[in-house]
Amino acid sequence: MGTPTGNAIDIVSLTKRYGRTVGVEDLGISVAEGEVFGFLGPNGAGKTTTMRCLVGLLRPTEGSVRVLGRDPVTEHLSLAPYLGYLPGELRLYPELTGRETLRLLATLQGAPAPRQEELCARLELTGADLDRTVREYSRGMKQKLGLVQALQHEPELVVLDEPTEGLDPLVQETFYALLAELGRSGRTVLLSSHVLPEVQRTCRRVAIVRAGRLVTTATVAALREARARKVRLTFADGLGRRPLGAADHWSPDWHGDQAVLMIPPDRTVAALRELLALPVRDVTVEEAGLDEAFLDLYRSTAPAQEPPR
Ligand SMILES: Nc1ncnc2c1ncn2[C@@H]1O[C@H](COP(=O)(O)OP(=O)(O)OP(=O)(O)O)[C@@H](O)[C@H]1O
Repeated sequence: MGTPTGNAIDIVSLTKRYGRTVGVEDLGISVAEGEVFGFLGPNGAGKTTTMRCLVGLLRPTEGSVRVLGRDPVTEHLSLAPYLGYLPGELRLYPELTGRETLRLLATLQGAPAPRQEELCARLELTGADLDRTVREYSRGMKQKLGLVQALQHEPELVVLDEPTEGLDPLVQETFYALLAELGRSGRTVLLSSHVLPEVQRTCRRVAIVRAGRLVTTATVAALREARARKVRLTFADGLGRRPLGAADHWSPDWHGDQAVLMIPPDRTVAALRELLALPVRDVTVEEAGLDEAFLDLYRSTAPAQEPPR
């Protein structure tokens, strides 16, 4: 379904308030068709609120949301066949069997469910499981059912709110494979998560929100590159802690003859030039991990600038 902007999602100045509580404020995010896009932020940041606006379950207080070129609230029915949604808290009818649940949700999606059987098999929901009532399901089984319904009708856009919650590691691997296939087949995916390696592995670009506001939108690679370098120097003269000249500005952490410094990327080369004039026996330079990058963004109080791409 080609859209005029080429974007599957266009969120412009979105504000959603719940009475006096702010869910999100002045949020702007665009996701291109065919992107697998990560949505990150601490608890209460506004991820679920945004996703519920995208699937038409919440009406924006201000601003606009377009999904596959349509308004998800007023064009909900015509959008349903093209949209897959896994809510963070899946509410199912406990008295229905798994099979009846999938059938009901396919009816609401207004589309055939050509992938239902294959997805159940891959996520290890057996025929016997599908004949049991949802009341008897474990948390992981409910989550698998949620994933099957979100993907069973081959939607153009899939919105997944913390999709791996409750899944065991083997099923998580199957989920990652499914996600990679969706990306290769040109589908668009918006995925919220607290699991940073999950995002690093599956998404090229991410948006980070905090307290209802956008902190940054960036590629995973740029977030990493913008982070400090971890420089580890080993001296061999048994002197231990010593002055490091200008590099003392980076507050070295000393362990015997070893100093560890976190240096911003644009200062690393100059700092190394000076440091390597000292009697250094060994040096290693590492990129700070993505998890360190995210923790930093989570913690900092001022909204960060978009790092260079
Ligand atoms: N139905 C509601 N009524 C009132 N306030 C709400 C409601 N839903 C969410 N909020 C508030 O909106 C803010 C954003 O919540 P939201 O659930 O969107 O965050 P989130 O990023 O999905 O968090 P989490 O990672 O914990 O799931 C929070 O302050 C929350 O308390």
